[in-house]
Amino acid sequence: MKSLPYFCRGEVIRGFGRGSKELGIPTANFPDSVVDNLPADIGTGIYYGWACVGNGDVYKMVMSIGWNPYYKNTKKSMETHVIHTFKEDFYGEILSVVLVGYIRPERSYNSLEALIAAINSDIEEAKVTLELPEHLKLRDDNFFTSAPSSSSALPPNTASTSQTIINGDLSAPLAEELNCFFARFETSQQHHSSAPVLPPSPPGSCTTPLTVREHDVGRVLLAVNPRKAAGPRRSTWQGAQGVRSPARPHTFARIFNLCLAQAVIPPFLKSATIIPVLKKSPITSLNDYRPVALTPVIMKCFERLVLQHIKDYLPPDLYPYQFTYHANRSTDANNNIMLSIQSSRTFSSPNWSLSAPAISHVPR
Ligand SMILES: Cc1cc2nc3c(=O)[nH]c(=O)nc-3n(C[C@H](O)[C@H](O)[C@H](O)COP(=O)(O)O)c2cc1C
Ligand SMILES: Nc1ncnc2c1ncn2[C@@H]1O[C@H](COP(=O)(O)OP(=O)(O)O)[C@@H](O)[C@H]1O
Repeated sequence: MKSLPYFCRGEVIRGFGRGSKELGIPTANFPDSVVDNLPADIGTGIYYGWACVGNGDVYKMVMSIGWNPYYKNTKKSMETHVIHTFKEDFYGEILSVVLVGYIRPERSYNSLEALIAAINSDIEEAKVTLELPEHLKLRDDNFFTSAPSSSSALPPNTASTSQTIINGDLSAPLAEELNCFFARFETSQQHHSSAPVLPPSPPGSCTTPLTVREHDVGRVLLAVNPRKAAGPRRSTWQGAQGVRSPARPHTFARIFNLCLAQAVIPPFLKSATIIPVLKKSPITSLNDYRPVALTPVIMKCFERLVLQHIKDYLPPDLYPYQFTYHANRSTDANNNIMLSIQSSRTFSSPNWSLSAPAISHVPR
């Protein structure tokens, strides 16, 4: 979708009143003029992004664009659920949004409960995905700081369109400018990409772009021992444990593939909880503790998937004393080898190969 991220704003109008009452998920509706202005490549479906009411704070949001097949609407709508609890309704206010990414197509569900579950899963996906650094940048975009607070601040003929005003200059359509700015690399991506240029891979190395499959993500999620200490983001992990819900592996596969495609790991996946584990007692100083970093379980699952990929590409004749990526190599085995090498050197052998018998028991 070359028009993403897509910036637009308009007055919040009334819909059918089902969002709050039937679904428990209020959705602010845009007027036709905003809906009709959507670029052709932003099709119907569910999107995530950022939203701001008037000139308030910017929050994560999910948006449904289309005909709500469950309700068989006859008119296309753009409905935004802002992921925040507001004290009161904001009909008549200006809602500014940036659509950042696409989640899924609209579907007609068999029950209201299934529709609600799908929307809640979209919300969870948006919450996590929007933490990616390049998405966080859009939250801080000038577009939001220049938001008019009410429809009366917009000229009469643009009150409900994606037009906007910068410093009173009505001819400056900031939203459009931003849309063009972010779409500027779309036509010739390979020559003008903003991504860093990587050196060519050495001959014989793996050049297949790494992606993870939903099925494998599901398998790894299921394999995690829930009794093992979890690092930060325990709640994300507990959410992921509902893997019986088919949306979970799908959601995490999407997030992992996004990270791999962009070579970015969002900071929230890299944070760790440091636990001091006693090395020896009695405790005389802090040095008697070993700091153990517990990374988020979701990150461990991701690492496991990438590790499997790396292993698939290792040559069969990998140097036997290389420990990383070798099965059955523990820290103890590593220490034994180091000690063996050290002792054979102490007995003044300049030849490292002499230490080989001492380490021949290391499993391959
Ligand atoms: C994230 C999200 C996902 C949605 N997915 C669907 C969907 O798959 N099928 C559907 O019929 N409606 C979907 N909707 C639209 C809701 O049915 C709609 O917001 C609800 O009918 C409230 O409409 P109202 O604001 O006009 O009262 C979705 C809405 C949101 C916010
Ligand atoms: N978090 C929120 N996201 C979207 N709208 C909200 C939110 N909290 C309150 N609202 C209010 O609820 C309205 C949407 O409620 P809803 O029941 O879907 O009615 P409607 O069909 O009129 O849009 C919005 O127009 C807004 O004024």
